[in-house]
Amino acid sequence: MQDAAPLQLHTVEVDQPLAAANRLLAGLHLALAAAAIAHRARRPQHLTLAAADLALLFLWLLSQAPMLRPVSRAAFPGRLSRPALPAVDVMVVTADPDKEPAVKVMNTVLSAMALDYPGARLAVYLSDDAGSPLTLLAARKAYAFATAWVPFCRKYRVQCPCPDKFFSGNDDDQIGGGDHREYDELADDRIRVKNMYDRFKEDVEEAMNDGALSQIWTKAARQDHDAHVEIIADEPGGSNGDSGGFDDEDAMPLLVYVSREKRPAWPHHFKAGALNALLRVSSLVSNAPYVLVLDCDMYCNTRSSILEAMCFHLDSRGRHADDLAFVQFPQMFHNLSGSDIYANELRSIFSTRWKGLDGLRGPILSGTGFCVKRDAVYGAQPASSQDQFSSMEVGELKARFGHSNGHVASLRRSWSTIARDVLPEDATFLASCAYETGTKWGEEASSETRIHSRSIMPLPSIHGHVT
Ligand SMILES: O=c1ccn([C@@H]2O[C@H](COP(=O)(O)OP(=O)(O)O[C@H]3O[C@H](CO)[C@@H](O)[C@H](O)[C@H]3O)[C@@H](O)[C@H]2O)c(=O)[nH]1
Ligand SMILES: [Mn+2]
Repeated sequence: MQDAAPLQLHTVEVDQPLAAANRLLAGLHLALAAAAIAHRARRPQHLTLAAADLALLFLWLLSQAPMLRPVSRAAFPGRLSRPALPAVDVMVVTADPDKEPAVKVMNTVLSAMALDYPGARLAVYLSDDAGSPLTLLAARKAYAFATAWVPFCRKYRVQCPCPDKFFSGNDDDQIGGGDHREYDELADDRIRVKNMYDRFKEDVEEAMNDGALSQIWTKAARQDHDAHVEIIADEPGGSNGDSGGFDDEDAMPLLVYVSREKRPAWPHHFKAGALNALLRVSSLVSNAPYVLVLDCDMYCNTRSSILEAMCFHLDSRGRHADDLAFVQFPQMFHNLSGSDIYANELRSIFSTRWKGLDGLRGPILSGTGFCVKRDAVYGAQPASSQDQFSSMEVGELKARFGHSNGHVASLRRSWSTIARDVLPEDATFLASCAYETGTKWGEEASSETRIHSRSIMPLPSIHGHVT
């Protein structure tokens, strides 16, 4: 018997009225500008002005492509086969606990841990460029709270996985498709988990004001510290939850704290450097084929974010299947001034231009809120993925990716192996300043690499900024 055709996981439609309006406006602009230039060109004393107008018209023409074919997309996460979902590593980067308060950063971490995804296939990595003991402490406390928050979100199908947002909102808007008979139980559970969240917040805020912590962690130490990698567990030295096998839906997602080595004499390449270190460290631990990147002040505002991204990555129909490198979520911002006179909301980017680019070859990587194929970041050609590295000599792989045997093995092994609770020896070596020296990191493999594949932008408002 023939297999049934794969289900359609997403649709894409050209926004015809918007496209027609944009084209009409572009035609009008072009006609008027051409008339003005022709008028000036007829007068010798206006020739310089005509040349200037021509240059401006050329620049305007270059900016028109994203206006001509805006598209809208819809994803159908309910059609995904959950047992077949690939592993995903979420990477959250933070750099300064004074400017990026630990409670907010942990809300981002918690929102990622509570995403609707099989727990055993989800790992969250927190990069702390300041190497702050406060952030590490907050991460441990966040993990302890997550052991209540994550099951709560799963049980009641909470829509927004960010606890701060959830507890400040209205339950009716926040609980998705739940059984109303559960409401009494929900009310009790909500109070219990809310109390835990309040305690967690108080503890972290108390630590933020703790003079002893700021004494051991000076300004100089932020730029000059060893690498520290820690798999956060329930209790010091304990194992990180009982995953009970690769396919376990109910396992706790992994939480890994990474503070890469910093030395004043070594350029650290800011966020890109932090992401490169996370890519390497995560390759030893969970090595997921897909990576979701979040700035520390962003949270996922719906639990289905990764599932929605997977509707594009895994759709085997059409041309997306192999050559799609990343899915870029639009951003939404909170706490803006009423009139937003400085356009911080970036509406022209996320609501207009990225939609138009999506109708061409895809939007530009926006630095955060994107779900990318790990292979694409490593510089593998589309569709070749694992085979490409398996057939390469070890020496060649080391010249390109550095001298960690564990990392080189991760490039060649099947994606399905997850060593969840043991920190491999190489981890701190991979997070050291000198690791990239003499390798192709930053050229052919890195978060700064140009990715030679398509991208798409799915639904509006998947992620929000908390500022
Ligand atoms: O040395 C550094 C510097 C920054 N960061 C982190 O990188 C993120 C972005 O840095 P930030 O200073 O907040 O940059 P913004 O100007 O706010 O962010 C804009 O520029 C970034 C470019 O990387 C994009 O990711 C964002 O989407 C875009 O809003 C934050 O989580 C930082 O904690 C590090 O991890 N290490
Ligand atoms: Mn920012």
